[in-house]
Amino acid sequence: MLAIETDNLSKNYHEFQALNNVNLKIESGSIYGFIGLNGAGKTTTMRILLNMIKASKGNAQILGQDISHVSAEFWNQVGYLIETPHAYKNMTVKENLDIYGELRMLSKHDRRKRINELMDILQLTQYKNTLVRDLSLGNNQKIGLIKALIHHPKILLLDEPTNGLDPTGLTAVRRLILDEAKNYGTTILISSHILDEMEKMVTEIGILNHGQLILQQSRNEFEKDARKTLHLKFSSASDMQAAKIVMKYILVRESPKERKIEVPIIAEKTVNQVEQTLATNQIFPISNHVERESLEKYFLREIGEKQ
Ligand SMILES: Nc1ncnc2c1ncn2[C@@H]1O[C@H](COP(=O)(O)OP(=O)(O)OP(=O)(O)O)[C@@H](O)[C@H]1O
Repeated sequence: MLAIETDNLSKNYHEFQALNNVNLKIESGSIYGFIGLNGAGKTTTMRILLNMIKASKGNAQILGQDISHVSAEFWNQVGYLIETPHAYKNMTVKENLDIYGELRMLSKHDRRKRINELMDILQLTQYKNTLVRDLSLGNNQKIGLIKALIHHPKILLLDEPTNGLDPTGLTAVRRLILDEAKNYGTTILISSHILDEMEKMVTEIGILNHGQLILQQSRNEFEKDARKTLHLKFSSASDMQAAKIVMKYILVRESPKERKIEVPIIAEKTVNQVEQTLATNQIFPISNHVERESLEKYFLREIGEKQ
C-alpha cells in the first residue's frame, strides 16, 4: 500500500519550473531517501505535501486521501521538520517540548514520559532547563526533530534533519528514525545531503534532479544496480604484476604500494572468471572481496549521466 503518492506534481515560481511532473510512490512503512543537489526541489515537494504551498499542477495523496480535501485533524497523523525549526526562544527546552506535546494532545503523563525518552536518546537532558535562544544549532535541530515525532505520527517528513549535528548526534538521530519505522510502522520521507547516513537507513530511494524524479527504486534494486568491484590483495609486488598480466583482457585499477588490484564486475561470471584465471596461473591473492559502490557515488553517477 502506498502511504504517499503524487501524480504529475509540478510547481512553477513565475517562469521557473521547480518541479516537473513528479510521481512519488512511497510504500507504507518505508524510509524513503529523497536525494538531490541544492535546488533540486526536495523542500518544495515537502511543502506541497504539507499543504504549505500549492502545486501548480498535479495532486498528492497521503494515506489515500487527497491533501487538498482533508480536515485539520488529518494532520495529527503527520509530523514534519522542514529546514530551521521554530521554537519559543525565551522558553526552556522542556517548556517548549511540553507545549508541542500538548498541541499533539498527549496527556501530561504521556508527554512527560515521551519527552524524557526523546531527550535521553538525543542527549538533550542536560539542556532541559536551557533557554532555546542559548542552544547550539545542532541542539536546536534536535528540538525540531522531537517536535516532529513526539506523537508517533504515521507519516514523518524530515527535510535535512541532521543539519548541524555532530557524529554522536547523527548516530542518535539514525537510531531514532530506525526505531520509529520499526516499532510504529511510520512512513518516513527524508532528505539529506549526508548520503553515508542515508545509506544506513533508507529502504527506498528517489533521486530528484532539476525538478524531475529521475529514479525511484527499492533498496534491493539499488543494491542490485550499484556497480561492484572485486578487490584483490597480493602478498608480493611480483604476484600483483603477474595477476595483471594474466588478466590483461579486463580493465583493472591498481594500487601498487598496497599490492591491490580492483576489478570492475561487469557480468555475473566476472568473479569466477578472475578466480579461475588466477588459480590456473598459480597466483593466489591473500584477500579477495567484493565491494558495492556507495549511495553517494551511485547518485553522482545517476545525475551525471542524466545531465
Ligand atoms: N518562493 C520561491 N520563489 C522562487 N523560487 C523558489 C522559491 N522557493 C524555492 N525556489 C526555487 O526552487 C528551486 C527548488 O528549491 P528547493 O528549496 O525545493 O530545493 P531543495 O532540493 O530543497 O534544495 P536544498 O538541498 O538546497 O535545500 C530552487 O531553484 C529555488 O531557488
